[in-house]
Amino acid sequence: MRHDIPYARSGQAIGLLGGSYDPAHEGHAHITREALKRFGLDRVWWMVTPGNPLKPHGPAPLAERMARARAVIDHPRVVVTDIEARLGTRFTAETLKALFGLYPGVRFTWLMGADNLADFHRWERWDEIMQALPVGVIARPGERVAARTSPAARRFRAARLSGASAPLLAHASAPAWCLVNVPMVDTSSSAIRAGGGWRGAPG
Ligand SMILES: Nc1ncnc2c1ncn2[C@@H]1O[C@H](COP(=O)(O)OP(=O)(O)OP(=O)(O)O)[C@@H](O)[C@H]1O
Ligand SMILES: O=C(O)c1ccc[n+]([C@@H]2O[C@H](COP(=O)([O-])O)[C@@H](O)[C@H]2O)c1
Repeated sequence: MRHDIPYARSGQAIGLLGGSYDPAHEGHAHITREALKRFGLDRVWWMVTPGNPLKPHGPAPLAERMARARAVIDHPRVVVTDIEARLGTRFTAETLKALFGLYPGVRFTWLMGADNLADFHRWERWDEIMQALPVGVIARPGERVAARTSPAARRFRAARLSGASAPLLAHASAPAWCLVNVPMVDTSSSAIRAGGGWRGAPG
């Protein structure tokens, strides 16, 4: 295995929390701890994107976002990685294809906050993503209804696991997704940027 990408052994259940992390904050740490507890995951990787393909303005430099992410989360089962920049991928569907090739036998689960499920149908090949791996969705303030009624939720209604079945998610066959209602933390990168506490990118 190349030493510049995280280690995972066959059979391990890894949650992928892709994000801009511009900057990382307590909300990311909170949903990560919840995801580890609820979805039967061995590890979570914070996959710090080179840039969200749907966001018109570039984020702060990757090295700064990585450093901040590492300062925010210090957990033995969480890895912060810039693997997408190393792979040269940006669209999640492409990243997953590369990861499946690099890590045969590893059980990946895609993780996201409820706001991302509400918009998921705008992602490139989103329906293929749903069919490629289990998806764990974590409640976010003000977003639960939009997530539950989103085009992705409706299209994959039959593949939804109840909250009580969340521990089975990581080993379920895709398509399978689960929205868990956890205590919520109302923090966002955009609020932090608006408060001026983070250098961020212009625009
Ligand atoms: N407080 C939170 N509660 C639930 N999910 C969250 C929270 N903060 C971030 N997430 C989720 O973490 C992932 C990465 O989020 P991201 O790095 O874009 O942070 P953000 O706070 O949503 O940023 P922005 O405010 O710029 O949109 C996304 O799936 C997002 O839904
Ligand atoms: O593949 C896509 O079309 C796509 C569109 C929007 C967002 N994503 C991914 O979703 C993750 C969350 O992005 P963000 O900016 O909301 O933190 C991050 O890994 C992005 O690369 C992916």
